Amino acid sequence: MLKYFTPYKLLLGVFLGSVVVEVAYGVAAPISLKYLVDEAFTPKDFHIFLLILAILVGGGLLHIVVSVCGDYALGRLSGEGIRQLRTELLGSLLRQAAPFYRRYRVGDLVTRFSSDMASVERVIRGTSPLLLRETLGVLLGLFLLFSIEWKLTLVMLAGSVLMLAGPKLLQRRAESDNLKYKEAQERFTNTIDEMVKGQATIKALHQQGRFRSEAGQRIQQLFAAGFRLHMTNAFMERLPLTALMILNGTMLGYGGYLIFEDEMTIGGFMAFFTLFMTVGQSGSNLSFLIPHLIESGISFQRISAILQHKPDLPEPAQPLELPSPVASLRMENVTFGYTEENDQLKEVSLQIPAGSYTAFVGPSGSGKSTALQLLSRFYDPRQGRISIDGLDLREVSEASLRKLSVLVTQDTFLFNSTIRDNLLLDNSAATEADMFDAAKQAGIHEVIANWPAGYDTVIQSEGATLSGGERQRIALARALLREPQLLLLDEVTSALDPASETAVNELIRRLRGSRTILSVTHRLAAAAAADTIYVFQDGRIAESGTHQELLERQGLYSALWEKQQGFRLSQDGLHASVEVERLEKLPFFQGVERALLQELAVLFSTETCLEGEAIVREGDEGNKFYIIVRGKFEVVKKLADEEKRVAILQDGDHFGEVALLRNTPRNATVRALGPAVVLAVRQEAFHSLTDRSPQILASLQRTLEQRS
Ligand SMILES: Nc1ncnc2c1ncn2[C@@H]1O[C@H](COP(=O)(O)OP(=O)(O)OP(=O)(O)O)[C@@H](O)[C@H]1O
Repeated sequence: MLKYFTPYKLLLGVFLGSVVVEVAYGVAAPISLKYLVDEAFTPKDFHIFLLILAILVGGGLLHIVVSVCGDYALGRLSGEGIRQLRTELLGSLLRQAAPFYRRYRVGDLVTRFSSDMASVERVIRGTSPLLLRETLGVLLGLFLLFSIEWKLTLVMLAGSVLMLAGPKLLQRRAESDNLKYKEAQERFTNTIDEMVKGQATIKALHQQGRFRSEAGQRIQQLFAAGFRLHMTNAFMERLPLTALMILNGTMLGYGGYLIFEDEMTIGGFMAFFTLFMTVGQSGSNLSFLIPHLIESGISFQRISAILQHKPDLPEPAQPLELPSPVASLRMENVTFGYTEENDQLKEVSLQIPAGSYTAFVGPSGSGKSTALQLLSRFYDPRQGRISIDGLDLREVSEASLRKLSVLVTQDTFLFNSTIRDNLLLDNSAATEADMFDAAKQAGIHEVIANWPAGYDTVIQSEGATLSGGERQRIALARALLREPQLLLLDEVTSALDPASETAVNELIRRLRGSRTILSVTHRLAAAAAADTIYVFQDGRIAESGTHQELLERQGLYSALWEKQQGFRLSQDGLHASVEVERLEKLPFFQGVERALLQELAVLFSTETCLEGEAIVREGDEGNKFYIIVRGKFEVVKKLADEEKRVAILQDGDHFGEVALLRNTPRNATVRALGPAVVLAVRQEAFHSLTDRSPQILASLQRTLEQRS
């Protein structure tokens, strides 16, 4: 911390000066006794008495004035030091990038600002100045004690060491006795527990005698352990007091002897006695300060770890500015992993021309969002390079990159401020009309305008009171207001109802050409209109091309597309239905007559889920089969009391078909990761159909057997 104080040399000088004066007065005051007794009281010299009194009062007044100045200097010094430390910590946090925030949890970082900083503050404001004062007091006091009578000082010091060492030596024994007493208590409690629980058997088998003797033994053990503990504790308390008594006795005896031998005056003895007490008090204060210092040392280390953490994505020494407008964005052989062990992107190469609309699609976990994060330089590639117009993102200034592109993700964060502040942020160039326009384009203007405070509505709890769709559209409006050349969208429609999704897709259509749009989506209908679609699988690009080209390839894209077809959903997202052709594609309904499937299709009912809702719980008896119309679900299983995610299901996936055959407990929990719509059919409804056409049941049975 010293480096924070050195610029304030005057304040530091005043503070240190005040400490010296305070300590000197505190230690020197007892010495006045020697002169009062020897020079004033014994010879009854009133003038000397007045002189000493005047010196004492003058010194006292000086002490008061100097201490007030010292308090002021310390207040300013510590305040400045803490202010700088807080500012540096804040600056260090703002410089850090995504890998850093992945490493530390929110609580870890917040406690550095709260309890760690408070602990450091306590030490700077209180403990350290006290430490300085008391250490100086002990040193100066010892010096004076030696100068009054060195032999007596040596004797007293040796006694003090014994006084402090005694309890330390006994501490281990006290801990062991304590443990033994607790064990004896446990044994006694266990016996009583067994006796109470087994009272009927004890009576029936007439075992009272056995228990009486066993419990008697336990009580005896308790008595012995308790007595030993009591004696050790008493000894520990008694030892310092006894040592103190011996010390006082020694001081009195040896001091008296020195007085009789004329080696010490009465005043000198009184001064020695008082000073020794003062030094003792300072020494004891010091021992209380040590734990505080250790605690704050740890806090300071935790703060230093953040201060010294080099940013994972450092700003280049000579950052380059991006040209405007840019022509293209490239990923060349990019390999990247969040950890050293795994690669989430493997040798990905792609080019995105300015003004184009590109979509990243693919199964969940295939690396689409990761690619987007790298294109926004939230992470740097492990191998390969990402460039805009040939300029490597690692060499480009952050400000120029953020001006060029904006990333809108599913996890929209809104600040606890007004909607207006959230939309405009630091964009002072944007007018009220621009703000309304952006909100209209994002389809949120009407909603905001209908709130009583309109754009001045204050957002609470980071937007938790708003729906996911509202938050998402505010984030879109905020991005549009920044007029980025490159708009990166990560699953922005997944929290929206069908009507809002159509509006956002319409917005993308309108922005097309004027901006470069890159959208990650698992809903292929939204990607179909893109100029180029990149299909990710296992961190690689499996296919790319237009919607039509990809369908013709009959590869992964076409399979995903097929899976998502055949559903109808009302604009409010509350009513869904499935087409017979879609049911025919389910492996267990293949070959089943169309007429029967027609009847089955109407048996499905629509169910909606909120984020975090478990539609199926592990262990519960299942009697429904589900098909996901929209939304994402995680499948989790309990393994050794911990939930482990085993799969992600999304649009077009189905689950729970075993329930159509028989009532068996569900073998996993299926939980919505966002708002979702599913179609469900109950076992009873299904059976009304299979009673008439047992071949459906047989087909289902066969498929499930094959799968297992
Ligand atoms: N911050 C992270 N730390 C560690 N692993 C991560 C992180 N983010 C994603 N992953 C892992 O990286 C892999 C790719 O994830 P990514 O989110 O890029 O996939 P995705 O194709 O966008 O899938 P989804 O559609 O489910 O979001 C997944 O296995 C995921 O668990």
